[in-house]
Amino acid sequence: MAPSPELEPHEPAEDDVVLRAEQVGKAYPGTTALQGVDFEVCAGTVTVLLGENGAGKSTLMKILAGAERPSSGRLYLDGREVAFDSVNDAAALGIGIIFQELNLCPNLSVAENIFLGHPALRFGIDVDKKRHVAEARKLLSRLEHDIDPEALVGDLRLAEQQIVEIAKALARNVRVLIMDEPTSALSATEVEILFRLIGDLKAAGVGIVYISHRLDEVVRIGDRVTVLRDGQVKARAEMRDVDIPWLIAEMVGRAAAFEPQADPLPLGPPVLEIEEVSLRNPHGGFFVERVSLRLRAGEVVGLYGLLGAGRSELFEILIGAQPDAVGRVRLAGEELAGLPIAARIRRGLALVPEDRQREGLVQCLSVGMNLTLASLHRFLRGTSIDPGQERSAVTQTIRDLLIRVSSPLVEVTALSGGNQQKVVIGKALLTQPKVLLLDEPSRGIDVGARAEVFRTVRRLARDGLGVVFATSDLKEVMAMADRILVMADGRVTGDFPRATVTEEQLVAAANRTAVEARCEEDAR
Ligand SMILES: Nc1ncnc2c1ncn2[C@@H]1O[C@H](COP(=O)(O)OP(=O)(O)OP(=O)(O)O)[C@@H](O)[C@H]1O
Repeated sequence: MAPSPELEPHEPAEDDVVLRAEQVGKAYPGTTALQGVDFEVCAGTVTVLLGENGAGKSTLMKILAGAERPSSGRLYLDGREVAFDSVNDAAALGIGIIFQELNLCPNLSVAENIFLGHPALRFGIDVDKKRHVAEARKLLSRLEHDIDPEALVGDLRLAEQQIVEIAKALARNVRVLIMDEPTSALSATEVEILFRLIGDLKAAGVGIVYISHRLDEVVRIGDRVTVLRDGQVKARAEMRDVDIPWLIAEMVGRAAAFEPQADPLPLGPPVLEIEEVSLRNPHGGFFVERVSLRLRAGEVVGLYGLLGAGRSELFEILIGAQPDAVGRVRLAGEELAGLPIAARIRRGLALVPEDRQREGLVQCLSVGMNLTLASLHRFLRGTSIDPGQERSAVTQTIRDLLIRVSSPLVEVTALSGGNQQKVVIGKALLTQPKVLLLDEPSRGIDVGARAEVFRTVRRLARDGLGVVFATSDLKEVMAMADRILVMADGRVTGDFPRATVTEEQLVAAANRTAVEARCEEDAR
């Protein structure tokens, strides 16, 4: 992996302030998301915005980028008061935003998405298609990616969509670029590429706002930091003057909560047996090639790998969403071949998908209804649902996972991104699974919530749950798994007990190619 350049600390002068929010407030029905917030973005500076899930970060950014109107307060651009009616208004003045929940049109091509809103692209017809495809290719190669500009966005994986969002922001000549969780779906290599790009943008004088729950990233990339708590500014600092424990304490008001896993417990019988599972890529090669795994009750296996390693596809095969897959899968001794998704869930398999917006939530339903959607059969009394039981299960889950919501009746779309992720996890847990598959479970959730989710998983593992969680976060897999399986190019390239493995071994295995893995296998 290429080392990322150390970013020069930037000392902005007073008149470097490009965009400023003064005493900004935002009230939603039943929630005050922001109150009296002062915030500024300076040219050539990365300002990190931190806060727990629901602290108000995305709301503040939406206001700066014209996606929401403030209930109170003022915005100034170059010292002049401005009011934005839409994202297009703000974009015309050089303010770009990469939303946390990606904002692409799945039925348009990559190039069309990148240039959406440009005058040449009207009524869905791109009158300057050739040029846009060429320019999109150039932008994507700046991001060191060879995504086909003519591919449909709906066919791309989440990480690729995130790259397209970044390219889309770059296609406009931005003076301020707001990045809300830009790396949540990216692999370590892609994070390095993004950081190099941020270095270039800074050098060109772009003011950057960077939101992330990955604290090791923010201390590297940030020049300044503002911490929000409960919709108000809790602290401001130069990044070089602070460290991660300080940031956590300011965010959550208590010490760090990322507890490494204690010694593994005695394990029970196998609950999930995967034998020689494969899924061909119709364009050649494999998405998943001859993967085998034996998971025992009480075991927590981390599945580590880079983007495109085949982890999400493996989960899709297990849950029954890839009918063309071959191989054998047994759940608690029972063969799953030919069973549809719903039948697998009923037998005790649960999946928390990577893309919560598309696959994890029903947007128009309440938090409570989303939580029990997959487990309604548990609350059946005769032919109708017992509302008391359903309500108490919902309340308990909201409490256990620290979901920040005023009532279970609130629509799930009104929750902050991290809290939506917790709803998806809660929904899976309420099915009382024997095996829980988690695809990037801590995507978008804050340090406290992350620890809470893993604590809950651990507690359930003590009662016999088997867990496989996919992650591209080395620290997370090292801290949380009993055993670590590494995938690369669709194959398992390493199987290590957590107690003895090193980060270097994991990175080496994640970078091994399928060909190398096959040669090693033949040599054995
Ligand atoms: N459209 C909306 N309607 C009602 N409430 C909302 C809406 N959008 C946000 N909120 C509420 O405003 C508060 C702040 O949410 P916001 O999304 O800004 O948090 P955040 O700090 O970005 O969190 P996360 O880290 O989880 O993304 C939350 O309590 C959220 O439920």
